[in-house]
Amino acid sequence: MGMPYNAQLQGKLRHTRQVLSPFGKGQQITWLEPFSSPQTAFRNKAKMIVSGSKKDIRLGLAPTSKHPRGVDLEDCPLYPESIRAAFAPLRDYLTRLGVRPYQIEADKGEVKNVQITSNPEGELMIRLVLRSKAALNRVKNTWAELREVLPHLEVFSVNIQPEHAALLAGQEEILLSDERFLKMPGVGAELRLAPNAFFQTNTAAALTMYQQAATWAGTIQPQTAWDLYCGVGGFAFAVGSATEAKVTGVEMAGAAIEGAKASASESGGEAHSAKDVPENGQTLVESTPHFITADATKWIKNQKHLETPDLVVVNPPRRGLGSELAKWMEKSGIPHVIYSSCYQPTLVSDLQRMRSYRLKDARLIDMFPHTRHVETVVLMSKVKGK
Ligand SMILES: C[S@@+](CC[C@H](N)C(=O)[O-])C[C@H]1O[C@@H](n2cnc3c(N)ncnc32)[C@H](O)[C@@H]1O
Repeated sequence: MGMPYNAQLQGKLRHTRQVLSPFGKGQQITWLEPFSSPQTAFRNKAKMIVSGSKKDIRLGLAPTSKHPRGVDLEDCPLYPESIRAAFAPLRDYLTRLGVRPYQIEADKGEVKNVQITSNPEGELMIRLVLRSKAALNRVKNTWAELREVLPHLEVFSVNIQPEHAALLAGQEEILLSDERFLKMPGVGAELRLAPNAFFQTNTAAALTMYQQAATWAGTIQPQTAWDLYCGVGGFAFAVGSATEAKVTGVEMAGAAIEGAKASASESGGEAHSAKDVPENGQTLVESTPHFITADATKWIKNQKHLETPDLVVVNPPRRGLGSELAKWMEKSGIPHVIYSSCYQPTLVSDLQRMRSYRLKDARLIDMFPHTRHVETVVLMSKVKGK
């Protein structure tokens, strides 16, 4: 945390303005006030390697030659108190469980890592990543002990990650709690997060970018909008809250879409996907998004028969949209695009492929203080005649 926060932010802003200025196409880009993050306690998720020994568990950084037993992150100031307070009970629980921490070099041991997510109310979701199912029954029979010491523990799951690789989680997720989702705040709807779905790591930053998208959508007033790479639906609900648009969210991870659909039915029904009228007499809200599990690029290529949307929001992972999707967007005739990016090099290469768009408004969202990373949200419009 060496550099003063304001200097970090100004440095990120300078760099962002420099790399994005060519995309104003000779016109002024409106730079909105950057979102400056709280400097501590802003991370809603802790992903900790389990190391040490059966009787002396460490939760944090992987062992190194300097710290052969690993480094415990209980005191890390980036986590809120709700997460830090879960470390000691988790260590005690794992010690009672008597299961050996996984050792990468030897490929031995069972407990690989623990992930704790907290919402602003301090409710928790805990995911225990095990190498195999050898200790699963023991965990099934005992995990409720954790709830006695962590009464705000809402969601608990075990993930099986058998591979000898630096992967944080495997394909098999075994939910042990009755509650499937941790509630997270959103704009226009409360969001629902499953253990194996993505959520932005800084909740205040996420809310700001969803609100920004809602504000832009409110000025555009689209009839139809798509949210590609929608995760649990943060942008889709935000756009829905500010417009009468028919909104479609597309996301590859089924667990995220289940959460998005659960939020949609809570907030008024899956209006557009529900071919059958709800029997409960619920009013169909026109702008309630509907959600589809699909690869964004494949889905879009199958949309030839559908009308072109007035607005598309994209929020891809670090690798960006890639050539195929960016080129499709360039040819599509979509009048407005909101692009939220966590990695500027791929944002720039995607924008270079979308030459008929002019970047009008931009905002830096400091999602990752004390690192070089930043989230950038931009509003682009198709230049007439191109
Ligand atoms: C940066 S996250 C954004 C999620 C969401 N917009 C939010 O604000 O939480 C990127 C999302 O894209 C999803 N994803 C990755 N590759 C995809 C693809 N080819 N098609 C659709 N979704 C994809 C990931 O599962 C992840 O949920």
